[in-house]
Amino acid sequence: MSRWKAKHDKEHYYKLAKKQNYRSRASYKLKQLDKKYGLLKPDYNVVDLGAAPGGWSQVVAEKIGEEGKGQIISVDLEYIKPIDHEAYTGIKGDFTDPEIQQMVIDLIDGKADIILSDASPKLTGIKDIDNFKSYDLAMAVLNITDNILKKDGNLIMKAFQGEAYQELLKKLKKKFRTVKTTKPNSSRKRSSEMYVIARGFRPPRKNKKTQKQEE
Ligand SMILES: C[S@@+](CC[C@H](N)C(=O)[O-])C[C@H]1O[C@@H](n2cnc3c(N)ncnc32)[C@H](O)[C@@H]1O
Repeated sequence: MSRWKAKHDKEHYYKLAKKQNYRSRASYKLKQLDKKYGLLKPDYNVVDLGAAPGGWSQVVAEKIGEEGKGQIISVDLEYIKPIDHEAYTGIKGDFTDPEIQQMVIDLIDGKADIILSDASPKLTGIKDIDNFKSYDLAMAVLNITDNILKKDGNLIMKAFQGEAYQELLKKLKKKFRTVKTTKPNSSRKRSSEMYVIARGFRPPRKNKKTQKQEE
């Protein structure tokens, strides 16, 4: 793709977002993924990790919470301007922090039907460090999934095609029935980001000792 076409696409989604009152171009990525894979349902409990400024959460809010069912809990290190929807709760914090994870668990009162993660680490421009940071963040998302996602639930996450990308997919395939990767049209062709659609979560088996402690 030419540099001109890439710039044109970026501007196109930027203008569209302004016109349609979305907070970020990223909204169109989730819209396109949802259209292709049918991810969001009105009664879902949704957890949106790395949610600021809130473009994905806006798209979720359009689809869930009808008749008081369904919730969206959005977490980011940055403040997220609240979304005007009774099903919405925003948390400013680090989702790798166990206290923040516990807040999410308490809020959804059970488990999530779907976890979304568009989280990206702060990039340095140094390839090795950035690869490491991205993988580390992806691993944090997988750990949270173990605690928060329902059996048979789904995870949609951004992943960067670095050295550890195949390793990440391998780990996901152990946890989910199906794992697909895709790149929505609104994602810049030159960027290494991909989106993983992992469906049918298989929760880790608890060992007998942990199970007894919980009883
Ligand atoms: C590309 S933006 C998300 C855009 C969002 N999906 C939207 O539609 O507006 C990535 C976000 O990940 C957040 N992030 C990265 N690491 C995080 C962490 N450990 N905890 C919470 N948020 C994190 C960043 O603060 C940043 O706002």
